[in-house]
Amino acid sequence: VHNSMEEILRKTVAPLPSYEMRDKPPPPPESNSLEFMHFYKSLEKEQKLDFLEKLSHDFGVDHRWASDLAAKLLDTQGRDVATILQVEDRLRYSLTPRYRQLLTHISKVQGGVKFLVDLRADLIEFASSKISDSPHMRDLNSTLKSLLSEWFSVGLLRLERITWQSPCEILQKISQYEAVHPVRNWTDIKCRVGPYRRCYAFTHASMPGEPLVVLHVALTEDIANNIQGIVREFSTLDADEDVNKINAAIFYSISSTQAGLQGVELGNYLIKRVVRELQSEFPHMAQFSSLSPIPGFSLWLQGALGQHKKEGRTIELLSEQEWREVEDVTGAAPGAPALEALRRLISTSEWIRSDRLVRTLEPALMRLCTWYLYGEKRRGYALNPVANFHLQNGATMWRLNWQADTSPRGIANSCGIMVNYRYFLQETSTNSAAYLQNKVIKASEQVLGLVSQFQKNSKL
Ligand SMILES: CC(C)(COP(=O)(O)OP(=O)(O)O)[C@@H](O)C(=O)NCCC(N)=O
Repeated sequence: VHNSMEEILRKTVAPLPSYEMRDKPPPPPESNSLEFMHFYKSLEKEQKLDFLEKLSHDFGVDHRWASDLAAKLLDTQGRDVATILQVEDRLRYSLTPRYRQLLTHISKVQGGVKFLVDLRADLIEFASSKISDSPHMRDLNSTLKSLLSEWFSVGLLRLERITWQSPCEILQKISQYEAVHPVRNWTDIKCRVGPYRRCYAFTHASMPGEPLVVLHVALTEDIANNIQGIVREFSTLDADEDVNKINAAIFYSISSTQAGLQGVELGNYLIKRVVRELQSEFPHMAQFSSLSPIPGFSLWLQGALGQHKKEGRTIELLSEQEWREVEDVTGAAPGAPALEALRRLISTSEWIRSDRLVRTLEPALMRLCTWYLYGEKRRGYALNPVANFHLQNGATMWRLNWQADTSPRGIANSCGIMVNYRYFLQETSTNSAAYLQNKVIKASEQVLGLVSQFQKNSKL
């Protein structure tokens, strides 16, 4: 296979035309692209890795050529600006990886864009599983990502509303792709596209019938604080919508379907596009918010409890009073490890069945969950991926909701707590810039209050 890999690459990855010929390259036979695609699809996963490493390493930038031109550019400093621009343009051209043309040619053949989206999904998989982190592969990934970002820019995407009248194959795909609140049966999906609901997707002409990212919206009187009322409510199945009952749009699920389009920010664009769509349908609508899960909170809490036990700093997580109440309710003998009792309760979700425990734990868990969302960071950004996504979009961390998701999954993942990331339309661009550049999280009074309560506790 190896020599045929070399053969295929030499044959299908045409050399970069000379600078003079750069705008008039003879188009290679379409068969080159088709042969490349066919060959790649025929490879096993590990052969694909090998093939892409060869492609990225041997058919990338001609480093020698680029460095010669960089030296030449240094020599022209002080010359007239026209000469400098000329040499800069030559240098810019010399930094074009040889394989870039192949990618643009492939995008022009039938199914070529989808092929490249899936190829990037392979690159992302290889990079994330640390199988290969060669700089050449990173270069190939970023070249491909920048091409995909151009081809999938908002202006070229089509907004589709999915309704009960949409083709079965689309409804079936929407059901399959739903990653946040799984669709169990036809009644479920009928509810999600029925009255007081909207379901939108972006599609692209190069991938017909394929929803690229899907957003589910609930139309409510005010900002929802509970998910069961949205995904388990069937009373509205055949009702007509009463506009007077619609003041808010709740984004309760969003999923991108193409791994290869990661980083192209389709979800952010879809939310903003849907807001505009809803404003034109409901001109009086002024409240736009997510109702988001908090995946990872329970795990983080277990870790924090374990950590504090080791360092004997349990007081920071619960106040004296709260620990005493936990001891009372769990029957843990005074001084005995109430912390162990609490850890077991959290990991088995048993506490949810005892009203007394629910009441006892509410202030502590709400405070800890707020700190997990607002205070826990990764490289300065919110540790929780859903928080990071909405904060990048410029949303405000607006309200935590107790007992918002009482499903077993909701209790196990985040002790039943959910959060509203609110989109104040005039503020999103400012908030987004502040977050991305200075890692500042825009939060409401409720959130900041809970954060300062947590911080007071940990200063004890
Ligand atoms: C949340 C999503 C839709 C964001 O996608 P997108 O806007 O394209 O961001 P990115 O992948 O371009 O960084 C995506 O990360 C996703 O599908 N996540 C899994 C489901 C979820 N909602 O957490």
